[in-house]
Order: sequence, then structure tokens, then C-alpha cells
Amino acid sequence: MTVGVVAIQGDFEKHIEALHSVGGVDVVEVRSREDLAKADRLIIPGGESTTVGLLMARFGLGDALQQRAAEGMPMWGTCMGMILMCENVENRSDQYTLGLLDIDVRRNAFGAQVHSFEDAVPLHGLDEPVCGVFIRAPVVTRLGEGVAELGRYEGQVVAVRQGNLLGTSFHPELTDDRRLHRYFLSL
Ligand SMILES: NC(=O)CC[C@H](N)C(=O)O
Repeated sequence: MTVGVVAIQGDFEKHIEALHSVGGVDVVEVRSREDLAKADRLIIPGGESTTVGLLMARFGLGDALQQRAAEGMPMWGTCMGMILMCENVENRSDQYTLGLLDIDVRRNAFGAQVHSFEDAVPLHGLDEPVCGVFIRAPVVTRLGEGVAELGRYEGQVVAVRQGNLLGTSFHPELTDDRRLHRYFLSL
């Protein structure tokens, strides 16, 4: 199995390290349609969603991603990745998104970079909570019919699944807990 990690900007190297520590998969950095063609599933990391969205649109990677998602490719967006996968950014409605997850999000919902924090987040299907690292994190403000809520923090939805598509507000790649990476690889 080859896992693509979008490597345009952001903390993609942390996801690549996490995948190597889980083992048993090949990893490809995805910057172009050609890179994407080598991948069986895809992680979109944390970063700056405005910048990465513009570059994805410009290089035609966005269209290719939409096509692969429609064909059933498992994809997981963490923080920026979930923002890019959403239908609409509530507090920035002109922002380019891929519209893969039938959700709306609010960006920077817990405040600025200096308000970054870690805390325990209980998730459906996991016995023990994960350590959620929230860095200018979004929350999900609307869930479409086919979208399952996987977890909340302070009453806000911070993890969702829609078929093979996964979104988390926080950054599991910045912890040593690999349960979510394993879960994603099992989809
Ligand atoms: N850690 C992150 O990915 C931050 C996301 C960033 N606040 C954005 O809106 O793009």
C-alpha cells in the first residue's frame, strides 16, 4: 500500500514519520497529479489552508483529488487538511475548498497561535481518549446527512467520518499515539 501525503506546505514530514513508525506502507510526497497517481490513499496535513488551496487549484491537483475521492480513495485531513476537504468555510466563504466532506467548518475556532493547546479528546470506537493537539484549529459547524461525528471537544465537533473520508481538527501526527494512523490505514 502506498500512502500519499500532500507536501506543498505544512507539517507533512510529521505524518511521514508517523507512517514510517507504523510501518508496512510505502509513502509518497504529493505535489502534483503525477505524484497522486502513485498513491492508494492520501493524508492532507496541517498548514495554511488559504495558501495550499490556491496552489492546489493552480496546479490542477484539486481536480485530481476530487476525482480520486469520488472513486473511493481513503483520505484524511488533519486541521488544515480538514478545512481543505470541507464544503464551506463559515467565516471565509470565498475560500477555495475541495468540497469532499459534506461539512462546514469555522477556522481558528479556538483562537490564535498563542492559544494553541493539548487536551484529552474522547473518540467513538477508541477505549482511551487521544491527546488532541489544537493549533489554530477549526471546528465543524455543519454535518451533512452522510457524515458521522467521531468526537467532540468542549461541545464542538472535532472529528468526522464520511465513508472513506476522515477529518480531524487536531494533529495526531504530533503525538506518539498511532491509533488514528492505524485506523486510517484500515479504511
Ligand atoms: N494547524 C493548522 O493546520 C492550522 C490551520 C490554519 N488555521 C488554517 O486555517 O489554515
